[in-house]
Amino acid sequence: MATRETELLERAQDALSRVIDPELRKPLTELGMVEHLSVDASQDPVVVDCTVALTIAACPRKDDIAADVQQALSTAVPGAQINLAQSVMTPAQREKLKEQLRGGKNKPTNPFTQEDTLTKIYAVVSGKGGVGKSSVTANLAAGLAARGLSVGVIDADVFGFSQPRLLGALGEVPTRMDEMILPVVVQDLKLISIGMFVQDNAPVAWRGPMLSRAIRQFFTDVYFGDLDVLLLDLPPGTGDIAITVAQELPAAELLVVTTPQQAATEVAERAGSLATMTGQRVSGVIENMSAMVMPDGSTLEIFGSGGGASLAEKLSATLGYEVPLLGSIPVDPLLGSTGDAGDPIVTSAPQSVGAQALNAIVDQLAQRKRGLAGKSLPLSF
Ligand SMILES: Nc1ncnc2c1ncn2[C@@H]1O[C@H](COP(=O)(O)OP(=O)(O)OP(=O)(O)O)[C@@H](O)[C@H]1O
Repeated sequence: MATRETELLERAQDALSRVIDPELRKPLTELGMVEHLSVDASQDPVVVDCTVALTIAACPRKDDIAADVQQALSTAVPGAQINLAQSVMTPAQREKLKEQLRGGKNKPTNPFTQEDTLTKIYAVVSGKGGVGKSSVTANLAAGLAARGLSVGVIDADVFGFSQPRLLGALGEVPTRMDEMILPVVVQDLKLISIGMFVQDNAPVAWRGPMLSRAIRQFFTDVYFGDLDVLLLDLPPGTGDIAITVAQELPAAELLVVTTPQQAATEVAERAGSLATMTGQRVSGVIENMSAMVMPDGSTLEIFGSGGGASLAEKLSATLGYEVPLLGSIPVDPLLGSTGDAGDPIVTSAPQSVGAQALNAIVDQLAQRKRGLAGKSLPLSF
C-alpha cells in the first residue's frame, strides 16, 4: 500500500509541478503555492487532499488555478476523489516569494539594468502622433510572442495609451501583491499600461514629474520575470517620458516609426536624433502606411513614398552607423479593424499584406539577442 501511495503522491507532485500560475507564469510548486498535498490509497476511491496557497485573497485567477490543479490531479491519479482547498499566503510567505521573484533581492530593483539581464529592449518612437506607432508595437509584440519568445510590453504613451485595446486587454486590471504589480497576461505576453492606473482616462492631466515617476515605477515594481524582449510604446515626440526611459533604461534601442511622407520623416528624424544626446542606439526605421495594394494588384501611394528609406539614410549619417530600414508596412484596412477588435493582424490574419510586412520585421527582431555584457553584440545586426 505504502509503495502505491508513494508512487501516486509522486505522480501528483509531478503533475502539480507542471501547473503554471497564470499571472506569475511559473509552476505552483516553484512559487511555494502548494501548501499541502497528500494521498490516501487505503480508501476507495483513493483520496487526494491538496491545499493551494494563493498569493493574495482577492486573486482574480483563483478559479482558473483551482480548475488547473483539479485537472492535473485527476489526470495524475485517475478516479481519485480530489479534495481541493485554497488558503492565502501569510505576509511572511509573500515577502519570501517576492524576494525569490526579484532574484534574491529584498527591495524592488530595475531588473533591466542588471548586469546579467538578457532582455532586449526596444522603445518604439515616432516624431508625431497617428503614424501607427502603437499598432506597430502591438503587432511586433504579438508576433514575437507567437514565435515563442517571452515578451513584455510597457504602454507609456500617456497621451494615447492604446495597447490594452490593441492587444485585447481592455478593462483588465493588474493584480497587486503588496507593492509588486503583476502585468496583465494577454496574447501570450505581459502587458502593463499607464491607462490601467488612471481614472477617467485622464493621465494627460498629470504633470511631467508624476508621469516620469509612474514610468520609473513600472521598471521596478512590475514583475515581468525573465523576458527575451521588452517593447515600450512611447508618446510621440521627444518629451519627458522619452528622457526618463533613456535615463532608466540606457540599453533600450529605438525603433523609429514614420510614414512615407517627407514631412513626417523630418519630424521623426528629431526623435531619432535624440539618441545622440541620450546615447541610445537606433536599431532601425519602420515605415508605416506605405503604398496600398489595390484589388487589381496595382499600388496606391496615399501617404507619399520614400520616407522610410530617406529617414534611415539621414539617421545613419547623423549617428555614424548604419540604421537599417527594417520594412515598409502598407496601408491595410485590416490592420485597423483587427486592432479595434484587440486581435493583432500578425496572428489573426497572417496572410494579409499588412501582416506579411509586419511578420518580416518580427523575423528580423526575433533573431537579435542581447549580449551578456549588457550591450548589443555588433554581430546581431
Ligand atoms: N498600415 C496601416 N494601415 C491602415 N491603418 C493603419 C495602419 N497603421 C495604423 N493604422 C491606423 O491608423 C490609426 C493610428 O494608428 P496608431 O494609433 O497605431 O498610431 P500612433 O502613432 O500610435 O498614434 P498616437 O501616437 O497618436 O497614439 C489607427 O486607427 C490605426 O488603426
